[in-house]
Amino acid sequence: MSDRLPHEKGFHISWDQIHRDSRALAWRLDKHGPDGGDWRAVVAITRGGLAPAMIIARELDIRVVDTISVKSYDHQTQAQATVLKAPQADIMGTDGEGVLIIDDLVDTGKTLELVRRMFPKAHFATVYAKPQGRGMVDSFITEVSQDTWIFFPWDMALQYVEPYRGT
Ligand SMILES: O=P(O)(O)OC[C@H]1O[C@H](OP(=O)(O)OP(=O)(O)O)[C@H](O)[C@@H]1O
Ligand code: HPA
Ligand SMILES: [Mg+2]
Repeated sequence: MSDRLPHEKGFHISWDQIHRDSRALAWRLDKHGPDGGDWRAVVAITRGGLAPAMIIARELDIRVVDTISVKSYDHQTQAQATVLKAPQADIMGTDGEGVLIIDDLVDTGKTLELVRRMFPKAHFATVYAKPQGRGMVDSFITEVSQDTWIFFPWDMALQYVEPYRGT
């Protein structure tokens, strides 16, 4: 039990770091499609999955890229996960087999649970994972503790900080 606010245990990720971690995820997924072959398509779970999905599609030379829009948080408050936009049916096939579905992170696993129900044979990959949602993801790069809030570079800006020995 902690009286810390979520942002007080923060894992701050730079553009460089997410680029490296997304590349590492791509290399791990290479030639792991059906029968050890290539993936047919990349689907990003927007909005957070867009940047990692772009990097992965580039690394693996996948040109078929689509999105699924799932909204589950208002800032740091979790709400019911809902699908606002589905990917193209001809890309997904009946069950998503051969498709890589990418998100920036899995936290409680609610978002992936919803998308998995729609496409049970797709491969689900995130760059970061928290323990509660780890069972929902097939591949990930870095695990952080459940009480850590991950701050992504698209939500941050460079700013002045007071020196350690303040005035
Ligand atoms: O495992 P869960 O507990 O479901 O949480 C993970 C999801 O929450 C965040 O998305 P969010 O719904 O905040 O939307 P965004 O990607 O547009 O920021 C994050 O990008 C994941 O998609
Ligand atoms: O730790 C997090 N960081 C950013 N967005 C999130 N959405 C769920 N958990 C997180
Ligand atoms: Mg998201």
